[in-house]
Amino acid sequence: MSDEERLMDGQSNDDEENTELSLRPQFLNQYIGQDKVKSEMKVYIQAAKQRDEALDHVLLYGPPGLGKTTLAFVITNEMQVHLKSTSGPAIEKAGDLVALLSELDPGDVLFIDEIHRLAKPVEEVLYSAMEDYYIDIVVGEGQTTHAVHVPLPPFTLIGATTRAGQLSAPLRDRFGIVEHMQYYEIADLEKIILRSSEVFNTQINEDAALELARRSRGTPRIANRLLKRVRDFAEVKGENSISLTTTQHALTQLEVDNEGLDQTDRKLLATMIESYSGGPVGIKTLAANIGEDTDTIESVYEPYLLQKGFIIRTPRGRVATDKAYLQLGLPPKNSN
Ligand SMILES: Nc1ncnc2c1ncn2[C@@H]1O[C@H](COP(=O)(O)OP(=O)(O)OP(=O)(O)O)[C@@H](O)[C@H]1O
Ligand SMILES: [Mg+2]
Repeated sequence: MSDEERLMDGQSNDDEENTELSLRPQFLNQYIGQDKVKSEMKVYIQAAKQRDEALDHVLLYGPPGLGKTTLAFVITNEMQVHLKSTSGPAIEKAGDLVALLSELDPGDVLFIDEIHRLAKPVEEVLYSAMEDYYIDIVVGEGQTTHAVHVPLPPFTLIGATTRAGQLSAPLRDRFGIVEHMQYYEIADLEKIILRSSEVFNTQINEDAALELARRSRGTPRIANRLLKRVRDFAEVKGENSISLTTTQHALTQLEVDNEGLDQTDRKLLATMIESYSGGPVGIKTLAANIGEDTDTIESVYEPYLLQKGFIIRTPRGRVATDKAYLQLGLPPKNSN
């Protein structure tokens, strides 16, 4: 995968982890956008605090880079508890889960990122832990095998996933609170960009911030990433404050178009149009054609193209809309 592709895929890279710490809002009132999620969480948090109970388990799902991890930390701060963080693939066996859970104080949060990737035996142990705060595990081998009943402190599981559809029904049903993270409004992205530029100690003109917001694919992580690249261009030019012209120039260099589509988005649309006359075409066929895996297309690329109306889903596959033809500078064929 080239750098340009990675620039827009919303997934984080190691390089970003450090700056993300300072960019991350700490409390709900600093968390920009996602108004529905925020106002619901505010109520649940306040109610749990008033009852002096652990917050119900929370499932956060949506495309990468929309602030799921950030929100898990914000919820923890608002509840005034501690957070222990892990990920689905990191928990190899039931014993690992027991170790994690037994370190928690009452009310603490266990955050499991990529929760759709939990091993089945681990997931099954999680059921009783979530529902009744205990775990039964089998220890020893052969003759000495015996079951141990481990009571747990009341805790909150926060699970995050880009693939809610891959969660089993029994696991999904054990989350009392399920929140779907949405792509951000341009105005919210603009606020995020202005806030981040303060953190970076950089000035950006208002029209430049708006342009960046428009082209950030509705995703804060991408907004922050593009801001850093645009800042490089501005610094090399010797600008005190990032200008609109520099922003446009930088984004053109980075092959991010006026709708925030990147090379992969455009390749996907072009393949649908040029090789399958606009569709319908199946997701697997598309994936094979552009050399991406089906999962990435479904969780990273497609949601944005659907939301922006470049493609639609039909029972027979994906279809490119007139808007897609126009975006690629082609005469529209459909009448949809
Ligand atoms: N509401 C927000 N306000 C300000 N900044 C935000 C907001 N949401 C996310 N960010 C910023 O966007 C970046 C990505 O957020 P985060 O890591 O929480 O996304 P994520 O949904 O967990 O992504 P992934 O699915 O890849 O784990 C962070 O740098 C964070 O500071
Ligand atoms: Mg995350």
